[in-house]
Amino acid sequence: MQLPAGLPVALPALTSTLPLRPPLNACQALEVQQHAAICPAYSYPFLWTEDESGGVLGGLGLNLNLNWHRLPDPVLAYLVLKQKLEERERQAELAGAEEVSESRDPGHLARSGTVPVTESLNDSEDGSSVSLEEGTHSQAKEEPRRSTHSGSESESKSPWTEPPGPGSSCRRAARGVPSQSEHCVFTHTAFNNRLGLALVTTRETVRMLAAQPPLNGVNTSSSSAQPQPGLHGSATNQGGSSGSGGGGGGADALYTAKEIPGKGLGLVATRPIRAGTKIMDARPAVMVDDEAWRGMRRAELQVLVGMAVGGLSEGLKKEFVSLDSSGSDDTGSGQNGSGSDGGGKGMENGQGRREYGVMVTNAFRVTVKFAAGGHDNGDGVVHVRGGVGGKVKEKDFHAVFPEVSRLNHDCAPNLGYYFDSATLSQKVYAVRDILPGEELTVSYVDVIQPRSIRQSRLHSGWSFACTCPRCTLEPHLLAESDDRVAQMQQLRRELDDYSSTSTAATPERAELLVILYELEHLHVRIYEAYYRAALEWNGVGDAARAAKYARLCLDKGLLLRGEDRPFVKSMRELLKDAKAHWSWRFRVKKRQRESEAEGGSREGDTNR
Ligand SMILES: C[S@@+](CC[C@H](N)C(=O)[O-])C[C@H]1O[C@@H](n2cnc3c(N)ncnc32)[C@H](O)[C@@H]1O
Repeated sequence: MQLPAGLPVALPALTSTLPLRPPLNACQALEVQQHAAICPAYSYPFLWTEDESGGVLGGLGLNLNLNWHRLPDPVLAYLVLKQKLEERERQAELAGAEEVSESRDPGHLARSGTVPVTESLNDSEDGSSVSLEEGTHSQAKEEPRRSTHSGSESESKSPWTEPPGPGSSCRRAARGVPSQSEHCVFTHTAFNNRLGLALVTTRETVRMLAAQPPLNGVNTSSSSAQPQPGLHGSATNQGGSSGSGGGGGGADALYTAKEIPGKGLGLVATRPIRAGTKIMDARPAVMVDDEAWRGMRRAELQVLVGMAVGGLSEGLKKEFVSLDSSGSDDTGSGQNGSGSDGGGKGMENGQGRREYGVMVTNAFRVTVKFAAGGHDNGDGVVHVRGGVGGKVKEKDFHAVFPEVSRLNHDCAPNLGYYFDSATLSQKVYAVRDILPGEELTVSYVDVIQPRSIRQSRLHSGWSFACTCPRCTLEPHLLAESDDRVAQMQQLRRELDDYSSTSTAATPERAELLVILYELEHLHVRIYEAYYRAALEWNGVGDAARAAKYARLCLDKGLLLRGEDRPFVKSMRELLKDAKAHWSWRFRVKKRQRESEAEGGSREGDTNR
């Protein structure tokens, strides 16, 4: 069954009143359709996000007093839920209510090759967002302009351009998207020390983006440095770029690009790197609206991507087309060689096939959160939440960060990353100590999956067979590893069941989960286990142990997800006052209530 397009990558926050996760162990036995579940045992519907193999990453539930039994169709349920949420948003706004708070979410950051992938934590994407600063509103309403300006001074200073030729840089998304809106190519020439940023999106979205701090000035360079396209993660240069936080060229570079047997180019540590070191703070070169990505015919999208790349600075253009495009089934590489004559006009040369191939192989799915006081013309999948003094919105894009693009995959990677919407940058951190000579890696797929699933995702998304240490264990060790993964999945289901019928979740089970993450060397996700352990200990009223895990969760989680996450807020609140946290003794209270109820009903039986 098809759900409406744009189904929640992140829906508006729903769980302010419910620290609940989808009790899928209850729902699975009943009826689960894609992102919506019919769970007669519960009085509210659920929507959730999934990783690419169908693992549940996070869910949203809301007691809307819907008669769920009358909504046996997930599509209908989704629409009704959405409508209810919108109503609630409007009411909250009218009441001048504070932004709806959030207790959990699926932290996701997806590399969006053929198979978009999501990493998880029960912590929704829609945390508090970048708020628009005073004085930027007028710019928010300013139309992006063509490159030839002749008007006022402010016009001539605009960094926004559209390729010439009315309509030539626009196409309509046609398939499965709500609005079939027109998407165009826009270029911000000043972005990232004038290396540029090209966007394929709607006019409305670019108007809102233009008000974002990283894009709202003419000169958006983070330093006074001159443009340095050659340092932007170029394979031939030592790592780092003008936007880099830790690589940089020269003697103190953390890494260098090298040919890695069987993998093409990769990045290799040139000196010891401590866990927690920032490796990159990379800016995107091209961002394609998720609606265009999913809804536009491929040939049309190719043309727009080709044009988008054509609008970048010469250096960045060259760098972009030199990136790997092997994840695409048709890269045009035979025809285009290094692509568009080393960075030429994608349209004229292979209709952007090469550029599109690079996009498919290297793009990450990212969520831009932005605030805008302006109107919403219903253009695209914009998730709206009530906020103070305006609407907070977010939108998904597929973004290529050339510097990050040379990182190869490993199923137990030594780096983690997250997209920082406030700076439009991909932040990459070491999740464990790394020795000189070690390859720097990230994961392209959900690593909490058995080897066969990881392999099949990698194959369908990027056409390679993974030979990482976790994938090449001796058969008996591999079986152990797969067993651990199955146990992790089971434990997560148990621990994520906050319903009153849950009996399996205990702090000991949560600590077992921590151990399993450690045994699988999944440093990149271990904060998830710490989070659950903190909640479970608090859930039985052990504030000291809860605080220990909350600290560990913050220590790792901040590196891997950033500050702007509900789980971070939740752990901070727990540390501040465990007894005031929603989870305080929640397991004990529930069990007490249950046994009281049981006792009562037994008494009733006896009396009868
Ligand atoms: C984002 S690029 C990574 C950098 C790429 N190696 C390069 O030369 O630019 C993704 C591509 O790298 C290759 N790759 C990444 N990880 C790999 C791995 N673990 N084993 C083999 N190939 C890998 C695949 O060809 C994949 O499509």
